Amino acid sequence: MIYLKDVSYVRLGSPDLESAEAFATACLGLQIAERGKKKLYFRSDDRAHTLCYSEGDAGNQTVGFEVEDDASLQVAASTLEALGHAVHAGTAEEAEQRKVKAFIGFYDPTGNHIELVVRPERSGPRYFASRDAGITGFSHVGLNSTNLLRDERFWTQVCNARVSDRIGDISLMRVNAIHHTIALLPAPNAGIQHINHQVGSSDDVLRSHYFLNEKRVPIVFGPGRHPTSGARFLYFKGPDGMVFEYSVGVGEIENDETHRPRQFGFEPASFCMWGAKPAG
Ligand SMILES: O=C/C=C/C(C(=O)O)=C(/O)C(=O)O
Ligand SMILES: [Fe+2]
Repeated sequence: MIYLKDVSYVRLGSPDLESAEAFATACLGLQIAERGKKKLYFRSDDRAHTLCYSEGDAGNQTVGFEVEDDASLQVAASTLEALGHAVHAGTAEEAEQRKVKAFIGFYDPTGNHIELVVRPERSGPRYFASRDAGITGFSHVGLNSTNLLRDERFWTQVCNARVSDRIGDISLMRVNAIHHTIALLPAPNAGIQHINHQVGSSDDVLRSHYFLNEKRVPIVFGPGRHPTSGARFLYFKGPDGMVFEYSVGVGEIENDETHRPRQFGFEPASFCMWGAKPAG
């Protein structure tokens, strides 16, 4: 079993780092942590970085998850290899680029590039962004899935994810007390479907709605409220078509042992209880 503790970071390729930096700082509200060689590191909480843009193809997308220690990483590597996944053992230089002690990389059954990391760095000074979006931290990712049932099995049976809720066969899965850290959404190919940052209050969600509209950032869904986690949300489009979400109030699962996934119908009201509809 692979024991995921939390999501750690997202790495995105972008052919235009200048636009990516402008969006991440002036629109999304992240703090630039470091400018590397053709790399930009951003903070959203007390971690040294939670998002890294590198110059390159926008199809290069990676999600990093934290595991407990080196022993857990070894178990993860052998578990994946036994199942036929090619596993890349990160070099010291690659680990340094990710600000982690060690990591491995592999592809999930859909083909999403995943990294498992040990000891991601924290940062002493607190996160302080130039735009006050009210971000309290990087919280979850939506992952494309070409086969929801197969991929739910991978994340819950090979890894320790537990299903909190389902909308049709879409699954919202937790790896700790937070309602979900991974959402699996149907898509024809691999990719990150959205990147979530939590904000402090509903005011922050609504304030950003006006702010982003003014900046001509395409709003793709919301403001609204998910009946699943209870979160108030806003989804909008960033560079290279990547969708970002702000949300507040994602609930926690009180009793991990006794919680049974709730089944919601695959219908608009299951995505937003206020009646918001996705754009387009
Ligand atoms: O697809 C439904 C989305 C649900 C939630 C939620 O319950 O908070 C998300 O954040 C999400 O997966 O985007
Ligand atoms: Fe989300």
